[in-house]
Amino acid sequence: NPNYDFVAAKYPEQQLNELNRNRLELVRALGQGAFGEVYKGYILGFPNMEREMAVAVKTLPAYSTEASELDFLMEAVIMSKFNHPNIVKLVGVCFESHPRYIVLELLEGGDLKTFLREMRPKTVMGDPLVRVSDLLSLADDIAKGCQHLEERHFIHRDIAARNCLLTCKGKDRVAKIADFGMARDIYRSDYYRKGGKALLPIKWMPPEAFLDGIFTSKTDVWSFGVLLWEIFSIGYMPYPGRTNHDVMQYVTNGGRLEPPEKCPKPLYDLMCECWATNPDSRPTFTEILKELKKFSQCPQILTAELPKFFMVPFQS
Ligand SMILES: CN1CCN(c2ccc(C(=O)Nc3n[nH]c4c3C=[N+](C(=O)[C@H](O)c3ccccc3)C4)cc2)CC1
Repeated sequence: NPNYDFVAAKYPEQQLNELNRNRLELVRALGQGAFGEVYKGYILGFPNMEREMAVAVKTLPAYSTEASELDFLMEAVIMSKFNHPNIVKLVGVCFESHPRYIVLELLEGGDLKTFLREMRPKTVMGDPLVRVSDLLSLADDIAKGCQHLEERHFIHRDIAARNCLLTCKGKDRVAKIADFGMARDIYRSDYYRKGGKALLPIKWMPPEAFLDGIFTSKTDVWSFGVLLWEIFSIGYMPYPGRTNHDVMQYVTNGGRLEPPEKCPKPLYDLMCECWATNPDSRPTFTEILKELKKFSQCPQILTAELPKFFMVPFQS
């Protein structure tokens, strides 16, 4: 395929691991990806030598445009650059025939935003399903992934709970950065082709980004602050009830997100540091990790009570 050869030639060091599609078995859909479907699948091992490996397979519909083909390819190239426990790994690709596949590490817990909303304490009685220590652990995981991107001078541009996945829902869950679609679009420098401002994650962006198009690792720090707010609000939409346009005006005039209900003050103070108007005043991810580590050793924070959400009795 000329495009593939063209791009592969341009990125020789990124030679993608082409998998034998006959050893790939798609089992069921996991969710609707931005391109096609995302499936759970297995890479079949050699006959009775090794167990098959569970994977997630992103598919590119065969009828895709040239541009979508290149977008899909670029996403694989970007993900192939990273090898970190808090960034979803690329296993390989099937690009030499249709439908094209990107084969990724399988995370069975689903996305972080859905998890948070599902974990809201359902009743007043009984233990809450998540504790402050659980929330701090999720924040720590994503901060580690972001620190790796920062070290690699890679700007993600869309750090948000919706773009993170969990290995499982249980106590040993690990959160990982799993979607690089925004960085890919800018790399291909035609997110305007995709509908420009309308598609920008305004509520996760700092003023210098949505006003002047300036993006640095301090952009990701601001977004991480909003992700922290998503985690400690247990899955609220930021700036509830406000439109993107309102938020641009509000934030430009110095407005910021309110503290989530019962959020420990030191956590809200850290969020506010991430939202400093001057990008250089925002902490690095190394500094953020140091703060989070301190919080995880502070009994007063760990024992802080989380909001109790009341469930309206089901109207049968
Ligand atoms: C009761 N619940 C219902 C939901 N359920 C799920 C729902 C979705 C998934 C899922 O998509 N897992 C994925 N593993 N690896 C990748 C995935 C997606 N990827 C992608 O690249 C996707 O584009 C992506 C990226 C970021 C966020 C979402 C989707 C790579 C797993 C379990 C658990 C049980």
